[in-house]
Amino acid sequence: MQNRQEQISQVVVTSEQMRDIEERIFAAGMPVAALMEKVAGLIAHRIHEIYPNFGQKQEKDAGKELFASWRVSPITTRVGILVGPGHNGGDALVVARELYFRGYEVWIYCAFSKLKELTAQHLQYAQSLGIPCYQEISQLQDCDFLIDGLFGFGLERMLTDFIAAAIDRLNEWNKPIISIDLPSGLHTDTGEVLGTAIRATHTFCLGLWKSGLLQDQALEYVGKAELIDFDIPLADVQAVVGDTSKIKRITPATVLSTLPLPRPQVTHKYKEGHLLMICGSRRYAGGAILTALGARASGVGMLSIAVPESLKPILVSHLPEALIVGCPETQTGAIAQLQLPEKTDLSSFHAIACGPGLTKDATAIVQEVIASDRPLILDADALNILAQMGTIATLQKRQATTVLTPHTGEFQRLFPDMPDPKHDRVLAVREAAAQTRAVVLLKGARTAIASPQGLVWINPESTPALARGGSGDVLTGLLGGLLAQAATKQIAVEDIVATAAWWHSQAGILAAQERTELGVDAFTLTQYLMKVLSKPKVKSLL
Ligand SMILES: NC(=O)C1=CN([C@@H]2O[C@H](COP(=O)(O)OP(=O)(O)OC[C@H]3O[C@@H](n4cnc5c(N)ncnc54)[C@H](O)[C@@H]3O)[C@@H](O)[C@H]2O)[C@@H](O)CC1
Ligand SMILES: [K+]
Repeated sequence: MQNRQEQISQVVVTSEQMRDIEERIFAAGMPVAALMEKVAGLIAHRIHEIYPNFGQKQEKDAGKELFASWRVSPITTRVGILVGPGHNGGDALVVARELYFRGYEVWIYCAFSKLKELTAQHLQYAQSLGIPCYQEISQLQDCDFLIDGLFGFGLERMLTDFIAAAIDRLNEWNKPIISIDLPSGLHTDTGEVLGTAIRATHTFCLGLWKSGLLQDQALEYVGKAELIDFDIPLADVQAVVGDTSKIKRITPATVLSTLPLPRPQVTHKYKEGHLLMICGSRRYAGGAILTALGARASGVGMLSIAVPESLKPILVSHLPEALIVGCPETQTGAIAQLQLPEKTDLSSFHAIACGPGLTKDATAIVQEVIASDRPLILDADALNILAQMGTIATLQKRQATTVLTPHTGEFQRLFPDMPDPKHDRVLAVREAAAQTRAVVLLKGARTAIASPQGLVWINPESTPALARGGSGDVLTGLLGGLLAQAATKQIAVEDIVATAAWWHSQAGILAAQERTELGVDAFTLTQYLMKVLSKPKVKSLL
């Protein structure tokens, strides 16, 4: 049983769900003003940790490094508070008051004439304390950092007029900005920029993760995101999102529980999964090697690799433990047909991973594996071939598990009539999975994985270091190995896909930490997969 914190950190909500949860809490008797006090108190505490007040002597040294890049002030820290008309603005005003009492110099920007009642009361009190309130954003230009309380999940239309101009202006100042709940201007569900948006340094997401913060298009606005947990009762979350949230954030604890560890004491290689990889061509031999090294890291019991005959020696030299199946070649050097060893057919394998480096000339073999009853991962050229075959009609005929791992371009070729993944990735991937009955993994900075039943996992951490040729091949191999090992276990396929996505990105992050973002070529990535599992924090969860 997961603890509360673990469960809460997995949940991802839409604005409508958050509104419903909030209403249940208020209906149960929690006063709105009390909740705002609690939440804003937690925010003020975190801000105090991140940007300490230099005016307080004892903290001078503690915060020096943080301030070094923008202002080393011997005097009181100046904080600008951006106040919107709703309760996001109310939160910001409570923070303003708290920081004021901790000795910060506080300046408020509020240019809205109509405020919600609670927000108006907090503004009145702040002004009564002598905190200056301006209607011109330029008055805040000398602040050391800003708190963005313009809009939270109540933003419902495009930003225009004075408020859009103010946001554009303050973004130019390049000051640290902490956004409360969401960077103002982002759509809570899709992360789309509604006209313009605050470019935050930090986002303190309140209570539960909002779906928009986990979308690729939001990332350059969100900065470092963290969850401020204010003790929303789990019962209220479950009542609104159901027992299993429809969108979930991948967390280490959940993925590590799906790994095939520990192994049973008595076992043998075929019991630990037999993966057939079909990949490579004379033109793209490397793709086969990288996929195989990804599979190797998964710990799969037995690995068979079907490649064009001419690639056999090079594969043997890289993977002495694997069974290399040399296949007849087309004139262009692609696999012409699958030629398995005697007494072996596709039913000998627990899973098949097919695609990297195949070229489009390997159509026949892709058709053959799609027609099989084996769990199947299709990637790269196999996806392009599938698109030509007609994605939805072809996959609807399959009875066994299929996993598709497209990037955005491949996704659009596979699903030309689906919602644009550039606009709303969650919607697109969910629709694709529903229509194909496949598990679909849409690659990106925030990889999204959908099951045919409508569950979407989002991988919340990654690194641009992985934007590099071959890193997708590694993922396909890793995923294939995990899927083969899970064949006899009762683990949902989408959970295994989520595990592979998380493991792969964590390897990229670890490699980038040690070697910079330029040092994570696909081969290096394969070498870091195992290192992820030996990190003390990860080990303790295994
Ligand atoms: N959900 C919860 O449990 C809690 C929510 N709190 C805060 O409350 C926020 C939500 O508050 P609200 O529902 O008041 O919503 P917001 O504060 O996000 O903003 C809504 C207000 O902005 C106006 N508005 C919306 N779009 C606009 C646009 N494009 N241009 C100009 N005005 C626009 C609306 O008319 C409304 O007055 C959260 O984000 C969070 O900061 C916290 O105070 C406490 C706990
Ligand atoms: K905000």
